[in-house]
Formats: sequence, C-alpha cells, structure tokens
Amino acid sequence: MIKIKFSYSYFEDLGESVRLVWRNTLYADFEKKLLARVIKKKYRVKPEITAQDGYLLINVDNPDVEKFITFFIQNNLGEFLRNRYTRRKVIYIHEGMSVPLLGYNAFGLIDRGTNLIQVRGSSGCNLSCVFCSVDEGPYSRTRKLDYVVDIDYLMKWFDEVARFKGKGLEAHLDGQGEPLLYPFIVELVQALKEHPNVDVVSMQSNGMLLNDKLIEELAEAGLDRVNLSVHSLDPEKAKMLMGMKDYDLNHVLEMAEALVNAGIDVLLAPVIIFGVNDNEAEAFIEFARRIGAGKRWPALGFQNYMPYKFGRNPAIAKLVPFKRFYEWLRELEKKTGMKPLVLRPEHFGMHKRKFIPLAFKTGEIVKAEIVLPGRIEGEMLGVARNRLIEIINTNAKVGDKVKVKIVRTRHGIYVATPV
Ligand SMILES: C[S@@+](CC[C@H](N)C(=O)[O-])C[C@H]1O[C@@H](n2cnc3c(N)ncnc32)[C@H](O)[C@@H]1O
Ligand code: SF4
Repeated sequence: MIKIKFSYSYFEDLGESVRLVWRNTLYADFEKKLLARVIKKKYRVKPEITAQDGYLLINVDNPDVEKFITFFIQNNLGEFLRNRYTRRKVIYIHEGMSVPLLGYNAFGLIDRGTNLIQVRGSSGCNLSCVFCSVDEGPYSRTRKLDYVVDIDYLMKWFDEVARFKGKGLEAHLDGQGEPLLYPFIVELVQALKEHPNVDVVSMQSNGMLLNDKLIEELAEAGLDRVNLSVHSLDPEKAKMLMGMKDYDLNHVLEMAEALVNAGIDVLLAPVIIFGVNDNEAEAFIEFARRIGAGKRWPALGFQNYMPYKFGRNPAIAKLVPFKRFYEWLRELEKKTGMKPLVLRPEHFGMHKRKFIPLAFKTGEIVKAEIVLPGRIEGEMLGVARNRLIEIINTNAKVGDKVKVKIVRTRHGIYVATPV
C-alpha cells in the first residue's frame, strides 16, 4: 500500500474522486478513474484508490508508483486548481509565465503615487456583501475565475517597486477579494515586514477567517494593522449585509479584540449605507473604544457607500454626497469626542512619492500579447512593455498578438480596447 501526503495539504475521499486540499484555501479534484488509468498504463496494474486520514492510499506494492503519481498530481495541479470558497477555477501565476505584476487591479502591485503600495496576492472572497464594489464571493455573477500569485514571484516584483519608491513604505494587503484567502498570507506578511524599505504592513479584511492561531502567526510575522470591515453590530443585519447566512458577527468581534491583544492595531471600517446602518455609528465607536482599537492609527474609518459599474448595487442603498458624509462625520466627532473620524493621509503616515513612470499614454495604440483570460466576460489580459493591460470587449485568445488602444492609465492600471 502506498500512502501519499504533501506538506500543507490533505486528501479527502469524495467517492468518484479524491480531493487535494492545499493550504486550506485551494483544492484540486482528481478522478479516481483518471489516476487508476495513468497508473495502469505505465505499471500494468489496476490499483484501487482511496483517501483516509488526509492520505492518498493506493493499493499497489511497487514503490515507483509513489514517485510517479506524486509527479503526476503536482504536474497537473494547475489544470484542476480551484478556490475553496468561490469554487472558481484558479490561475496560479509564477515566474515561468512571464506575467508582469504591474498594470492590473485583480492581482500584483498598485502604486498610487504615495509611500503606500497595495499588494494583491489573490482574488476571491469568502463573503458576498450586498454592496461589494467588486461583486466578489461565492454568489458573484460577474467574476469567472480567480488568480493566485506565487509568493516568491510577488516578492520579486515588490522588491523592484520598493527599490524605486525608496524607504519608509507601507505594504497594504488588500484586493478584489479577501486577503486572508491568500494561501501564503503569513509568509507574505513576514517577507514584506523583513523588506528593508518597509516600515508598516497592514491588511484590509472582513475578519471571518481569523482564528487565535492565525492571529498569533500574523503578529509574529509582523502585521501592524488590520482595517477590519464590520458593517453592523446586529447579527441579523450583519448577515444580510455580508450576504452570507453563516456570517458569524460574534466571532469577528472576538477576533477584533484578539488582534488588539496580540499587538496588531485595529481600525474598524464600516461601510455606511444611510437608512441602513448610520444609526449604529455611535455603537461602532463605543466598541472600538472598548477593545482598545486605534493605538497607532485612527480607530475608525467609516466609508461612504459608493455604487460601482461592476459591483453589486443593492436597491436599499441610498447615495449620500461626500460633502454631507463629511458633515455627518464632523458632527459625530463633536458628539462622541472620538477623533479623528474625518481621515486624512497624514493620519496613516502617508505622503506623496514619485510614481513609477507610466508605460503608456491614453490614446496610444500598442501591440500586446494575450497571456491570460480576464475575470469578467469579454476581458483578456495582455502584456506590452513589461506591463499587464486589461483588454475589454475582446474575443482574442491566449497567445494572440493584438493591436489595442489604451483608454485608461490612472495609477498605472491600464485598460485598453481592441482596434
Ligand atoms: C473590496 S473590499 C476587499 C477587502 C476585504 N474583503 C474587506 O471587505 O475588507 C475593500 C473595502 O471596500 C469596502 N467596500 C466594498 N464595497 C464598497 C462600496 N460599494 N462602497 C464603499 N466601500 C465598499 C469594503 O467594505 C472593504 O472595507
Ligand atoms: S466587500 Fe470585501 S468581504 Fe465583502 S464581498 Fe467584497 S471583497 Fe468580500
């Protein structure tokens, strides 16, 4: 009998197939028939395949089978890889693919002309907030696939960006999705924190996937702050806003306190939808005070709900102009004595820094090679001048070389249309 287990992984028996669960966030299903067929073809034996106690079990005596099937699974992982929370296909981006990590907003790095660099290791979310700006989560209607970037490759690009941007950086883990779904999140926090140009490592998270052990690991790795997205202190309203019946508000609130106790600062970041949760503002402030949030940075970062073209824009959401929103925050500051609620970049030690020079001008026509499918219908990702370009309204295929017109370059995110 051969027993196989990979590090950070376990196998589950699903009857017709075996599932390899990798780092709790990714999985790949292999049909037992397929594995048996490839073994039979090479070794002329008909094995029985099961999974038990996390191991893959194959009832053959030949020890060569172990090496062979290990190689087969590792080699074919890319084809079968899926996100455990969204169930979407995952494209694993690594150095061998020559995919630049600047230019696109679903993965890689974003420089918005300050000392803060956004770091996006993966897409995909465990929740489906009714107002989500990027229509994320298991109930997304627009997002078709997810990406995961290999950690060494991500750090290689980060290093280049950091060298250009200089010292005193904040590396902020956020994304079109939930950063805690990144399979190497602890290692990533540690690698960023150890970078000589990084002072602060922070993360934007919904907090659901935190637990005491993970918090301890993140604190040890050097995570400085979590901007925690909590949108109601009423369990039922929170379930409705997070779009998930099993959203556990109490767990998230407990984790908020655990973060503070572990020395990771917390900034509570509720999205305010007037008429829905604006009446909870004082309760959020009280909660933030009670747990000791805001030790080095502000304790609260109320966000004004905004509709987005490819987001979920619920009918309940009433729009409030920013002028009115800031007035509301100032009134709250006066009433509660909690300051600052009107946040400015200085509160986060943020200042302007020179931009990584843009690779394209708006209106420019360039020849791009299509390297990956995009996340939404009609979108593909192209490469030119060592930058990614999101090409919209296209039916090009991977490998095609196409002429495109750059229609957007803001903050080094490039969008183009075919010409
Ligand atoms: C897209 S999420 C990604 C990070 C993580 N999943 C989270 O929710 O914290 C980034 C932030 O944007 C906020 N957000 C999402 N949709 C929004 C909207 N329509 N208007 C304003 N803020 C929004 C979220 O609450 C979160 O604080
Ligand atoms: S707002 Fe954040 S937590 Fe909510 S669905 Fe979007 S990405 Fe997920």
